[in-house]
Amino acid sequence: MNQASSLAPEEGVPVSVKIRERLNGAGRRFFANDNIAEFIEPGELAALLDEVQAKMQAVLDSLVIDTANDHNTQDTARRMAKMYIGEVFRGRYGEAPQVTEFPNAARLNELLIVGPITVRSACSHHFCPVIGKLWIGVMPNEHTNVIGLSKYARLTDWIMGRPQIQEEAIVQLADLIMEKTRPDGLAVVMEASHFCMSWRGVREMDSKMVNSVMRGAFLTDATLRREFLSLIPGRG
Ligand SMILES: Nc1nc2c(ncn2[C@@H]2O[C@H](COP(=O)(O)OP(=O)(O)OP(=O)(O)O)[C@@H](O)[C@H]2O)c(=O)[nH]1
Repeated sequence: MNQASSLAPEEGVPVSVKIRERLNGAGRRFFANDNIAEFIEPGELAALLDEVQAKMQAVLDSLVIDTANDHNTQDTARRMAKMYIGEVFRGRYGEAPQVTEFPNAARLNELLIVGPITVRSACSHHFCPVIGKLWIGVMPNEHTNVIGLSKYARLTDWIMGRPQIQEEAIVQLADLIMEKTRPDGLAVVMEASHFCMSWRGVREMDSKMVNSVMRGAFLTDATLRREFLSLIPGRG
């Protein structure tokens, strides 16, 4: 029996194809800013890393870079694969952070603000860095789950660790915090520099994008909204 005929049918199929088949089978979206962790089986991330490395090497070859002899770029394909899968786009491939929720025993119903939380992301269009900060305001009610302060930063990191556009990133984050804590109101303000606008393209160095999402009480109560915005220290 030759080697090819001894392989199981799925062997030799790129792992990205297997993962995509599962996603399609489940009717799940897999846009750049979607998390796909639940469709990746144990051990497959290592295979995905090898697959991406090979494709990155092909890109470097097409860029006519002599990676065989250039000591600086010899391992660049591997580094890029590790950076995308294990670091900067970890929010696509990794599980959501564990968030311990506590009952609101003291029936807290006062405004809480956390920030600035560092934003590290990349734009979906050019994969250029998006670096900034954000502030989160929560108006709890007696049924709101209390979560540890650090969890706001962990949830932010998970959402931002994907190719994003700022408008969608902030909505994804707001949806996630609403789902975890069920507050009366939620406000998120984000301010970020987009390197696709400074390093390349229009090469505008100082402009930033600021956007906000207001939910519940922050939408209906102008006084609360003003209080939140006035309490964000040193924005800009
Ligand atoms: N709305 C929005 N636009 C973004 C964001 N990040 C980057 N962009 C912009 O998205 C656009 C990218 O699409 P194109 O216009 O097709 O790209 P391009 O031809 O390389 O454009 P230039 O950047 O103008 O050279 C650029 O204008 C970026 O500045 C974001 O978070 N939100």
